[in-house]
Amino acid sequence: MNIIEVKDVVKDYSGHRALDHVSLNVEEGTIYGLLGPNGAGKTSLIRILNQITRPDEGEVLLNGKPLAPSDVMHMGYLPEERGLYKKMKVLSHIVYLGRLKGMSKNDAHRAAMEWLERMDLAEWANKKVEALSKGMAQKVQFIATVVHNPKLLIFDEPFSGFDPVNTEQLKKEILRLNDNGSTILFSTHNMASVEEVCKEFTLINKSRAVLQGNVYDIRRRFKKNLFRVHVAEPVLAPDNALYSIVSLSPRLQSGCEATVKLNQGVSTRDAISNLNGNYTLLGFEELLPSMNEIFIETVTDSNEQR
Ligand SMILES: Nc1ncnc2c1ncn2[C@@H]1O[C@H](COP(=O)(O)OP(=O)(O)OP(=O)(O)O)[C@@H](O)[C@H]1O
Repeated sequence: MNIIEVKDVVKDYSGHRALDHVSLNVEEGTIYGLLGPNGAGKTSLIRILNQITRPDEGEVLLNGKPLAPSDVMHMGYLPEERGLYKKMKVLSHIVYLGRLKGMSKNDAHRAAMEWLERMDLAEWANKKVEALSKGMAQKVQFIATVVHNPKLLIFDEPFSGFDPVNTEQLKKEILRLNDNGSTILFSTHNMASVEEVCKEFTLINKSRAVLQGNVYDIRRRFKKNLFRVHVAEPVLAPDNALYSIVSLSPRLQSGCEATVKLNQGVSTRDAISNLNGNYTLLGFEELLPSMNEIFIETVTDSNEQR
């Protein structure tokens, strides 16, 4: 069942069409990525989902029904522009925002403390927000978004401003929230995170949805027939009837490792059996394109077509 259905949505801002007949479905229980270059329209869509603005055309359904004001109580929204009250203490701030989402004081306090501990911020609970570093403040805002344990979480650029260690921590928490039953939709420029955590995605370019579907299926659809081959022998024969060598791994301790492109019509089975006949084959692995490569290829193609 779809928790969100975006149907043919159009959003205009004084002469600029930010969303041009965009449709997408987010299945309940999934992690969904919203991708696109700067200015593509991601935040415009997220703001419609959060009822900060309305579509000019089309509609958005939540659990099969048109969005209603009370729905925001069951959502958690991390906006792109972060904002906390600097003079408030960290714990009081999270409790205050949890209470606004209908939590009792005790529940909000307990959940806030659990989260602060999990995010390594417990010792900051009674410090003022203004004393936090930028990354710590971002973590606090993340906690404030999830503290009421909403069924639907919408994050706009959740990884922006985080160092690699905190990015990993955040990814882990997003996966844990999803395991515990929350559906998650987030916009990001971090393509590695899309490969690691998203099941499905929509790529928006210049206000239109230009690519959408399952991450793994789309990576397979864009595959270029590239394989990594590792043999024990010091050299691999250059281009032949089976493959052409795309690149060789430099300074390998033992053997030879190369990225090869199989020739048209050559099956994986043929390639493996031929390599096995001529070499001590240590490794043979298909290389799927990264989401980064797919993003660049799709955006470039779509810009050329318009
Ligand atoms: N309130 C507004 N008034 C006028 N134009 C707007 C408004 N909000 C967004 N836009 C315009 O709509 C377009 C889409 O903006 P949006 O913020 O949705 O993009 P985005 O995909 O989230 O970009 P980024 O990755 O840079 O955050 C941009 O050209 C932006 O300038």
